[in-house]
Amino acid sequence: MSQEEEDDINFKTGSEISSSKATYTVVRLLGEGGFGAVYLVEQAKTKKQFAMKVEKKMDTRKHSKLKMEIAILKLVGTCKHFTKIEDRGKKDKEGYFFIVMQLVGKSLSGLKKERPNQIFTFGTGMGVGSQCLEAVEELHKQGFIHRDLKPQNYASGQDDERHLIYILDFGIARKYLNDKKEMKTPRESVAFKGTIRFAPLSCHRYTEMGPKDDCESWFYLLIDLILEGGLPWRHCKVKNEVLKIKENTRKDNRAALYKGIPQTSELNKILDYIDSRAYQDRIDYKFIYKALGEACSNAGCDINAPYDWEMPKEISGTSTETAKSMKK
Ligand SMILES: Nc1ncnc2c1ncn2[C@@H]1O[C@H](COP(=O)(O)OP(=O)(O)OP(=O)(O)O)[C@@H](O)[C@H]1O
Repeated sequence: MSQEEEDDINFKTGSEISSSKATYTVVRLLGEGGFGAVYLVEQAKTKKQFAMKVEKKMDTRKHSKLKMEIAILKLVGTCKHFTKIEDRGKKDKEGYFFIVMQLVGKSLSGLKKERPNQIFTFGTGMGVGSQCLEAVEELHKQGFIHRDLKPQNYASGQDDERHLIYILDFGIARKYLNDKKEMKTPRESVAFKGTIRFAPLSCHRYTEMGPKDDCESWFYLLIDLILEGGLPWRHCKVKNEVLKIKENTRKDNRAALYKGIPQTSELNKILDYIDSRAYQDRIDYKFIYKALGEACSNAGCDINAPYDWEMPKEISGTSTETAKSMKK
């Protein structure tokens, strides 16, 4: 076992962690990432629950994921698709630091797994996809790209916020605008970052990524929400093979992307638009929202209808037809 693994942060239920402002009790682990973990915690005084993201301090690491997370959450301020920071702290002696943030509900990937055939209805897919893009648009406005958009990195809100989608995890986000708000000069070669399944073509080709590449990953995510069986390259783990399949869907095999999806012409329009953009190009987000709305109305769905997980089980578990009849 390496020293790093031995030093893993591992809080047991009931552990107490204090900042200068408050004390938090660990309820349970929510998830573990490469550099730390996320815990469900309860503020001792108020009994309010939060998510605490903890990162080990490591001298060998150039970039702290948590610092990037804090920088971005501060920048976006009160934008509705981003979690609010409640508190933060560091423990020099124990070698970790943490942020306490607003608790959100299940991730899109978790919500999807609970569905029949593990996909959302078309209307929910388009509505959720639209909110996912709003979050990305806001991030781009602040001069950052996300570089790891996938259903695991979005979640619904809790309780009366179940219709609201939050974007999570800015660990590998990157500034693409300089201080004068101009596009940075693209680097000649770039390391692969992110998740193979949702990576844009530029990432596979080791070239610089810009806003349009986030949009490409977002498009794969959109399709993944509604395509029975998932994306055509889902079983392939080899980067170059996945690149070939993705390239093929731009040529002869476009149909593989849409198998069984009721309305494809607007989706096609969106993909063509994203593919027509280059690294430095601005994105016309309105064009994409409009196409999502049209896809929905052409399929007889209401983009603003309650999402699958907001419906009583007996309704949400049935076919697209039922979801259509819920229109209005
Ligand atoms: N604010 C939050 N409220 C509830 N759950 C959260 C919150 N933030 C993150 N999580 C959950 O914790 C888990 C890990 O989160 P996240 O992806 O942000 O961490 P990470 O350490 O950066 O992971 P990775 O390195 O795998 O990308 C996920 O399951 C996510 O849904």
